[in-house]
Amino acid sequence: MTNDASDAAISVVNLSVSYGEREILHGITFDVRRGETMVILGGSGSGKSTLLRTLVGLEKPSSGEVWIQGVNIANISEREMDVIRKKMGMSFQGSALFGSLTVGENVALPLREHTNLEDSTIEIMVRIKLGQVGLSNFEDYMPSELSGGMKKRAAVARALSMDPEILFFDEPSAGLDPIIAAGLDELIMNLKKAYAITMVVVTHELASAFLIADRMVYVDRGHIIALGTKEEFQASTHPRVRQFLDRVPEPEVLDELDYLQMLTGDRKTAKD
Ligand SMILES: Nc1ncnc2c1ncn2[C@@H]1O[C@H](COP(=O)(O)OP(=O)(O)OP(=O)(O)O)[C@@H](O)[C@H]1O
Repeated sequence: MTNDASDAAISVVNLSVSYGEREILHGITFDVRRGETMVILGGSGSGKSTLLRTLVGLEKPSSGEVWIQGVNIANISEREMDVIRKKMGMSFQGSALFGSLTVGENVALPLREHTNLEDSTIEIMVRIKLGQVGLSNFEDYMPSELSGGMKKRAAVARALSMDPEILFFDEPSAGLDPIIAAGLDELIMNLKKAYAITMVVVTHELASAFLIADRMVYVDRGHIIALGTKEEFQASTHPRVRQFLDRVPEPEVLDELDYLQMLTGDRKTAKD
């Protein structure tokens, strides 16, 4: 089945997904337009990763439709899914680099697996992709020689290797310190500006979401409770969304005494 009339890169219609008997996503519907960056927000365990995994065909819906570039992937075969996957780039938490391959070989892997390109062409493409993520001249490094932020960039280069039409990120800056994480946000923004790729990004990081998103969707216990632009989100009156937006940062604890005083209520906080 195809649905080419739509200007949506992704169209999710009444999607439910279960693990065994347990339903995680309960009939959700939304579109991702071509060229937009859609950020998926939500609390821990709300179903964000399950949604992302379903969009890339790693989980099968129990009901509903998932249209990717005009094809409903809900019930297609693995072979048909492989064709669609070639149009997708994925940078997932689990999709670490292969430690036994150089950075360049990691980026070349999808090209070697899915194309018949000459080695010399692949070499050039790898260099271009590494340049795009700010890792020129790192092709001969082993992943273990890279910092956490550089590893993530290399994984993005690999996700870009097949010139995807849609790029999926699961928690792109998880585990990185704030400065390195900001660098990754900047990379996402640059890719967006340079290539107008459709992007779907799952994140916990509010600041990052507000920086990179064109629109955001908030998943709460398997339901979408808010969907819209940053401004629309900011104006949301839904209590769960407000709680998420207004959450107070963890208090800064300087030393043991500070911590003890905080527990006993003797410590002055910014609100006092
Ligand atoms: N493979 C699986 N088998 C069974 N249950 C699962 C599986 N993966 C996730 N779950 C459960 O589904 C629910 C949603 O998980 P999911 O990882 O999609 O949430 P999330 O919003 O991405 O959470 P987090 O932000 O903590 O990663 C959780 O209760 C989780 O325990």
